[in-house]
Amino acid sequence: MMDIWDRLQGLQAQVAQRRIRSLFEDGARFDGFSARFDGMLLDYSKTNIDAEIREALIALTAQAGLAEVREAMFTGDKINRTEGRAALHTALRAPEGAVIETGGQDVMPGVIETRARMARFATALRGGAFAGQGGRITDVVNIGIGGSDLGPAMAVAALAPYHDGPRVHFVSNVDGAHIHDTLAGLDPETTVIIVASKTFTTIETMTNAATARDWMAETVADPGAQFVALSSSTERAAEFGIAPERVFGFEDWVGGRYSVWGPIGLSLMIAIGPDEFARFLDGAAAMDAHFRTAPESGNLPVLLALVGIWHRQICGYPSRAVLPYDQRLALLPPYLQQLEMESNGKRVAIDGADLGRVSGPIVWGAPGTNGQHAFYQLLHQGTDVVPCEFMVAAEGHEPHLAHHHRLLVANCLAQAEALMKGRDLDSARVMLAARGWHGDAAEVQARHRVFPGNRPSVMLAYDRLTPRRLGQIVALYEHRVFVEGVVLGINSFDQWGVELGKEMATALGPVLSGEESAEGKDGSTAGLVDFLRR
Ligand SMILES: O=P(O)(O)OC[C@H]1O[C@](O)(CO)[C@@H](O)[C@@H]1O
Repeated sequence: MMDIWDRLQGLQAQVAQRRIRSLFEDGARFDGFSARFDGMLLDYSKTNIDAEIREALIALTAQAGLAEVREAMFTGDKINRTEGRAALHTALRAPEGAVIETGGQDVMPGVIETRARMARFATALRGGAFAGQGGRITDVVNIGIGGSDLGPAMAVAALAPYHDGPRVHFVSNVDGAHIHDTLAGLDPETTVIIVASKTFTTIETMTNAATARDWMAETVADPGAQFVALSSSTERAAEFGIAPERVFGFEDWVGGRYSVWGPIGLSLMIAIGPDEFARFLDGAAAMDAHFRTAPESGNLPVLLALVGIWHRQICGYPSRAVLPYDQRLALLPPYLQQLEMESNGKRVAIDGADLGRVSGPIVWGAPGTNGQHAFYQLLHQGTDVVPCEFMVAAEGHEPHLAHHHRLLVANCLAQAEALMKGRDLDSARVMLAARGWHGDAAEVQARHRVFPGNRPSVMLAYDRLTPRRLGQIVALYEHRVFVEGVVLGINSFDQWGVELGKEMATALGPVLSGEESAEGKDGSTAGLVDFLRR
């Protein structure tokens, strides 16, 4: 029997010249190639995937044993084999009463207890019962990086209409400019610093945390009393001087980029309150249940993953653009960059063998309509095809600005339509002739106005960006990455590729300070050290 990958490659060759637009001659195309869940709709009809291709893609998931690996993940098997850990972020949003075991132990009592402690602390801080040495807390600064920053920062920005707590700020970069500029406007006596680090060893976070402590110590008698730690290493948090009642721990089965649902989400909980945070978790839990039980053909994470596999591994498109027409999702593209590229940017399969095909795509993007006035030129007329993932809400949170929202939605739909339909040379000629252009000059001008079209996109539409919907969207993407990883045979839960640069940075510190010579460094690095030191 023919290998499914080969079959898909053959199908791709057959349809390579087909216009996506022609698929709509079938009036049922939209209904047949879109799927709904709760208040969400995933439309993938503007891709070149047809029923035969979809069936072959679904066969890939069966071949990879998706159903079994999915159950293994949800039930606490140590599927992160290179680190010997489970991947149980789904437990962090599981409802009370659930029983989820790993290593023979039910993790849920601990999860529920920590959730309740977080809620008590957030309520006290928001209500003033927990105060700073200068009174009620006005500002909270989350110091973390990667998964200890991107998730909460993205969610806090996304849910701005639900904020009714103190102002929340995020510091991630070791560049002193970041902490300097953030602390500049704050009052140490009414500020809480959250040190968010799974390992509590990350050099950027530890450096920023020490700087924040020094800043606070200049005016506050007991700076430690206004520090909170979120970490898997409660011992290291204690060594830093943070009292146990303000340390919120989590287990090593929560990967950094999957951690917003637990203690790492404390800044979000402080911003929107425990009730709305619970809705955020409920949304994700609903997506978990959908992912676990819905048949492949209507399963949003599976479908989104299969579209991704089709475009990256079969069609060979190197990147994927995430284009939320939702300003409050401005931080979703960087969040997804970590989620997808740290998870599936790998060259070996789970057993250490060469992957044998290309790894996950480069993920990038920015909100529309801004991107339209910047990089969409390349999306429409560049020589690379970039599959686009649009997102848009039916309504915003500003009913008095409904005309803005209509324009936003119109632009989103129009871009997807334009990418698919394009404009041929004849249409460009006719358009120019109507504007009075004729002859050779018109011909040259016409060529510049041709849009090849046939550029695929998917659209994720939803009713409104509520905490519940955001939870669903983020969980949808988490599971999409998981499915892509399973189909590719990748361990999506480790990140060894971040190690080498960290080691070299540590070794370069003393070279830059002059304590050690640059001997042994390559000529370029040595030359740069010399230039930067002068
Ligand atoms: O939460 P920590 O342990 O400070 O790690 C921060 C980030 O650093 C990484 O380990 C990559 O360097 C990420 O996976 C992680 O989210």
